[in-house]
Amino acid sequence: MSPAGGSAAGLTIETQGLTKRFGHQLAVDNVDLAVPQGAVFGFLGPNGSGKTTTIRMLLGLAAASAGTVSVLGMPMPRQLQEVLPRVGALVEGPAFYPFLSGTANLHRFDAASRHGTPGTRNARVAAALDRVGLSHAAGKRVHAYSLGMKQRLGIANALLSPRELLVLDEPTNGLDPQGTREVRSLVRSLAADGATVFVSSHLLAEVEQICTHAAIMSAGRLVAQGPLEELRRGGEMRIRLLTPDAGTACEVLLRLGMAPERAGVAGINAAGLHAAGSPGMDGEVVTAGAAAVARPAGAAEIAGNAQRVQEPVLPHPEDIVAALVAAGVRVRGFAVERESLEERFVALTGEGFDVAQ
Ligand SMILES: Nc1ncnc2c1ncn2[C@@H]1O[C@H](COP(=O)(O)OP(=O)(O)OP(=O)(O)O)[C@@H](O)[C@H]1O
Repeated sequence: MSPAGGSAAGLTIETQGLTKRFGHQLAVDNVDLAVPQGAVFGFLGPNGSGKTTTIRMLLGLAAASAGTVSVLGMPMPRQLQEVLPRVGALVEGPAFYPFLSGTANLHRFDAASRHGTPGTRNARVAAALDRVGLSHAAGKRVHAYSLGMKQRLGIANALLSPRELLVLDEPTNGLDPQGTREVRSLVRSLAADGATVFVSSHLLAEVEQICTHAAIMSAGRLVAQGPLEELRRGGEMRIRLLTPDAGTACEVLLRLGMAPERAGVAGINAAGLHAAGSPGMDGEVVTAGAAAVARPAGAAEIAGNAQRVQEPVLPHPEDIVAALVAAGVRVRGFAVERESLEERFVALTGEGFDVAQ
């Protein structure tokens, strides 16, 4: 039997070959998403990479050109009527009436929903406002709300009835640092209540702060997905070497099966490697990544066309240094580094991420 609210595989959202074309443009290209039940799933990608279009297809707001969508174990949009009452969504922000209070706005939304029982509306609206920390401003007109408060009111609207899945499209977009903090902490607490949260963002730092899992979109394609820890571990290991014998060093590193690159002249001071200028300590910086091989089957979270998480294989650092010294390379500085999540994402998407907090 399937677990409540998910597929047999414990997935709250599952897509296969999901594709959306606008004319000749492939906005979403053969995407296989796998969102585990209970995850806070960050849907990460630069602007225009296809996040909103994917979300619209998940919610039945746009028709797919090809592929399948399953939400809470049910096919979408075929079972839209059963699925939507169990899903709270914040997509493109609901339009509030500015001269009505927060309470009055939620009353209108609740009344418009076919699923809200009128007799319990007052209690439902009050509970939703309380849940997002807006009880104190419940009677205030929305035009006097800050952006963060409006965003929280949008989330309250998504919470008018108990939800198993929350889908939030860029919930902190346009918010000031205080509003951003408020919304992030709200997202965390919603997940702590047991809902699966699917949240899109173009901010890597945001996803790192609130998410347990992430998927990365680039130009309509899903380029990686999995638990954040696995995505982090997938970062390539590399060494950084300072030596005046860069040519010989590169030959040695190549013989060890590594891929050396000469990264310029540098020196060492108290702060570590930096611009050249310390007599006797200058040299050239050589970096070298390890040859990457696929993990053993089952060890990594793999889904469909997502790029396989790579397990880097680096020779032992002491063996690298020994080989260098044996070949007469003067080793003036040596470090082992792991590619950061940000570098990895940039490598996967070919684009920089906005790293603002
Ligand atoms: N209705 C539409 N008609 C034509 N093209 C569209 C339409 N909606 C989206 N697109 C295009 O599809 C691509 C993906 O857009 P989408 O809004 O899904 O990206 P996104 O990752 O959500 O970006 P953003 O963070 O800027 O919203 C873009 O090139 C966009 O211009």
